[in-house]
Amino acid sequence: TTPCDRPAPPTAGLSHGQYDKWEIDPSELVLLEELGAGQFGVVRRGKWRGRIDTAVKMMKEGTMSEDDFIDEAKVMTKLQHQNLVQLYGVCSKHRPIYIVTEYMRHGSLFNYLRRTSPDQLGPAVLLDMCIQVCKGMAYLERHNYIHRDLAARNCLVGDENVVKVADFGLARYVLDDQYTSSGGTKFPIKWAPPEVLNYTRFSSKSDVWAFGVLMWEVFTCGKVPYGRVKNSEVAEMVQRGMLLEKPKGCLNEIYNVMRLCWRRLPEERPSFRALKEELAVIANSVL
Ligand SMILES: CS(=O)(=O)c1ccc(C(=O)Nc2cccc(-c3cn4ccnc4c(Nc4ccc(C(=O)N5CCOCC5)cc4)n3)c2)cc1
Repeated sequence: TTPCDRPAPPTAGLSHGQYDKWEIDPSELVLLEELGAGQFGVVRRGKWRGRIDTAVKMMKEGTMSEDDFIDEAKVMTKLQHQNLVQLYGVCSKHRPIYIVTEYMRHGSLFNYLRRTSPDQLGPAVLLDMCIQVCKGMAYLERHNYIHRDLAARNCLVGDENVVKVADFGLARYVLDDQYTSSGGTKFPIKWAPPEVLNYTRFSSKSDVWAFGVLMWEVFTCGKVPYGRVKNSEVAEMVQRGMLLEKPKGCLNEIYNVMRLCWRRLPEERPSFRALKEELAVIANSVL
């Protein structure tokens, strides 16, 4: 502290202005068309500082534990990889708070797979999409960061079939216990391994299980896993060791990788690092 008889140095207090690094000044954000609505409320496209395309999640009040999330945002802005949707920052000085991320022009991978004609999505393209998701997840694994809701709906597509993982770690801040508890109607049962169904024990190896289901979503061009079977039934089947069938036209080598991800014991599943190597070998040899 500056002794009271000496004026403060001229730079005091200017280093951050009134905004921390991960805090975005809403006056620098112009909100544009609505992109859709998610778990938390409306998502709109935005222009930041006049030129940067962004997606802005406007968090409906009461849907998320905001203070905990704002704390975590500092960490999330540091997670940077070409296959992760970059968190630019948050507007947390007003309500609802805004989560501002890089913009992905083609929307969710799930919708993209269902909307794009199969001849544009040959096996080489589908495998490359899985490899991109795997690279993003291997980066999170290296940083001991668990996604908790990896699925094609939570991956986004940019130009030239670029695919990035979105909303990593966000599930921890959802307040709706229909979503957070494994008995809830909105819990992603069809992407959950036995240890999550029974003990909600999340790990990078439970993300690997979900990645196997995401691979199945990709190679079926956006089918819903287990079709119209009810969540409670699926939990039963998964406990009994029943697995998703090989997608039509999917190479055995690729289906075998999905089955590695669905090993009952988490420690028997490969890491994302190992999966990345395995998928690269398949991409170079059979395709
Ligand atoms: C796992 S979780 O934490 O419960 C959770 C997961 C997801 C969400 C959530 O809000 N998701 C959500 C909902 C809507 C849009 C987003 C969303 C988020 N994004 C982040 C970066 N880019 C996007 C984006 N881009 C889109 C979306 C749709 C279109 C579109 O209209 N198209 C039609 C014409 O062809 C091109 C595509 C275009 C770009 N949409 C994200 C909220 C919470």
